[in-house]
Amino acid sequence: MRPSVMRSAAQLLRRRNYSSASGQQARKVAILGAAGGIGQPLSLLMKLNPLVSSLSLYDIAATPGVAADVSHINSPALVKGFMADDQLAEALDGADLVIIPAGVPRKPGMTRDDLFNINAGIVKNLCTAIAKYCPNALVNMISNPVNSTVPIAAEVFKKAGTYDEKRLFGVTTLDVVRARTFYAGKANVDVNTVDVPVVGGHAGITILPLFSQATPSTNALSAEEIKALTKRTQEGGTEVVEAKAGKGSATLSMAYAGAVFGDACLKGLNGVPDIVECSYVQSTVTELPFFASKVHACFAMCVVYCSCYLSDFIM
Ligand SMILES: NC(=O)C1=CN([C@@H]2O[C@H](COP(=O)(O)OP(=O)(O)OC[C@H]3O[C@@H](n4cnc5c(N)ncnc54)[C@H](O)[C@@H]3O)[C@@H](O)[C@H]2O)C=CC1
Ligand SMILES: O=C([O-])CC(=O)C(=O)O
Repeated sequence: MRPSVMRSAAQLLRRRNYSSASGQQARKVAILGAAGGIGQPLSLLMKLNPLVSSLSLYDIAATPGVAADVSHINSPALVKGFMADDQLAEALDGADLVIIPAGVPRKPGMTRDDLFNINAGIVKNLCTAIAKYCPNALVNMISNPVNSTVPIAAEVFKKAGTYDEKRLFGVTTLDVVRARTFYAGKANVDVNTVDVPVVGGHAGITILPLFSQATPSTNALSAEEIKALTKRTQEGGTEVVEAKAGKGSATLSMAYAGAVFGDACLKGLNGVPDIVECSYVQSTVTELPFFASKVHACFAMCVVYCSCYLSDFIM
């Protein structure tokens, strides 16, 4: 074979195998609820993530079509779709990261708590399977009400004997995404430079954007304007639910936020330093057992195996 042909084949292989090209290990990611309003664009975004080598798409409906569609994108992640209950084991087997947007969304007039009865059961069943088939995976919980689905997941994992509080995350990134966007617009600063920590929970007044800690800081905003920004961030979900007028809640911005948080988890797993995201996690920051705070992705070495996880409140 001509040397130039061999060189280009090696380059192609290196591009396909991100781990050998960059020193980063590529990972298996499973998305449960992959055919839904969030699941589909989230699957697309995770397919584009170079840290994903294998993308497992699971839903109780329509997954083959979504998987076939996403699989045609010319990025390295290998895509497989799973639908029936008996395919959940294979979907989860060996997953490093499981992202859960499975469940029903709100309609106008509902609170996130109104979703509890249906989504609690869905989350319970999916987490029971996670405990069985990929007990060491990081779990990103998107399904609402996050303030309740995360504690439910924790209880399921405790019962199964697999609970590790450093591996369970309620995804509150959309609150941060909104706070950044609204702040940048009001303060007239470049949104790419903005960060706003959002702590507390993921429902109404439990969403606490800390505009006092926003960067870049600005004196240009009045107390009244900060109050209005806070209210808009807290009611961002409802703003979308009402605008969609019965056709669901935030999907595209949530898929973006889920992809940002998923990427942070994959970077954390690969030991990338200085990765910080807000997330709803088990907490000792307040008297509440779970509380969204800044969470630091750190690399922890174990005697038996190497692992790393998001941990350490740095609020
Ligand atoms: N954490 C956050 O910031 C946000 C959370 N959400 C929540 O995300 C959830 C999903 O929202 P959408 O994607 O808009 O809903 P959707 O109804 O469009 O999609 C949900 C998907 O879950 C699937 N599903 C239902 N039961 C399942 C099971 N047992 N196993 C696997 N898949 C199952 C459905 O077939 C459907 O494809 C809702 O609970 C919503 O409230 C939505 C926006 C933001
Ligand atoms: O408001 C909802 O029901 C969906 C959600 O959590 C959000 O958009 O923040």
